[in-house]
Amino acid sequence: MISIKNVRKTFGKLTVLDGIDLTLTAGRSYALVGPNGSGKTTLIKSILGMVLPSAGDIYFDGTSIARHWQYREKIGYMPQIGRYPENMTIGQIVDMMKNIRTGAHTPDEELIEKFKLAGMYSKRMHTLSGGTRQKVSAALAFLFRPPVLILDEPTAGLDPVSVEVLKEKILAEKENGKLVIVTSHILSDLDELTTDLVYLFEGRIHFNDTIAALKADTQEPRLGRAVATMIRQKQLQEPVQH
Ligand SMILES: Nc1ncnc2c1ncn2[C@@H]1O[C@H](COP(=O)(O)OP(=O)(O)OP(=O)(O)O)[C@@H](O)[C@H]1O
Repeated sequence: MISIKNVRKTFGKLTVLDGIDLTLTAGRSYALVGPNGSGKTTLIKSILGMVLPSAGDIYFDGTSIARHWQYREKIGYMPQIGRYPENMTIGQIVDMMKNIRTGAHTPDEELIEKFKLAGMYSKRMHTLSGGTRQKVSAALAFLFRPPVLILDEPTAGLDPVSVEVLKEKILAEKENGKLVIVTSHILSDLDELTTDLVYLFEGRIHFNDTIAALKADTQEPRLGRAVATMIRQKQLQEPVQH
């Protein structure tokens, strides 16, 4: 469904993505993991067309995404930090999105209901707590029933009940056959949500296989420990600062 071919991205002298080859398939859910600054968000933004690769190509359903923007309608994106017109209210933003996206599907308002956002429709974005802003981002990502969900640190800043609500929603959509890509530093969450692990380190992919295979290889039943063992085996630790 999404095919990434030899993608490089440099910002000035800094190489952030260094020859990424990756195929992401519908019906699977991918944990995108790596240390801070390893290029996860840059890779996600490249898939979304928000960052232009310095070299390489990205294909969505077989068509290069360069200069073809239609594919974006098929992706629900929950950013790490949602940026919105700050003077608009939650209700205005939801309505604006519904007006822009007059697609065939009736909106999926499950998260709006479960996060009780309708009761806060008159609140302006700049007045919201970080967690409520995250809930708005999550609700918008799922609103148009997209076949692809890209979720950048989706549970960060959410209260424990809301974390469970969102995880249940992600799992339900995965069961519906959607392609889900999730970045998180909370590996126990990813253990529940994802089938595959892509491990980025210094802009390169160092592991790309099923989580079941990783657990079998490392003989660790928990994803956190399995990843730690894999990092040790591949010697991917950051150099110790003295
Ligand atoms: N627009 C930009 N201009 C310059 N450098 C950038 C830009 N965007 C990202 N970078 C740099 O690229 C590197 C990778 O950043 P990125 O946000 O992709 O990492 P990440 O793996 O998502 O990190 P984290 O786990 O902290 O979210 C970092 O060194 C970052 O400073």
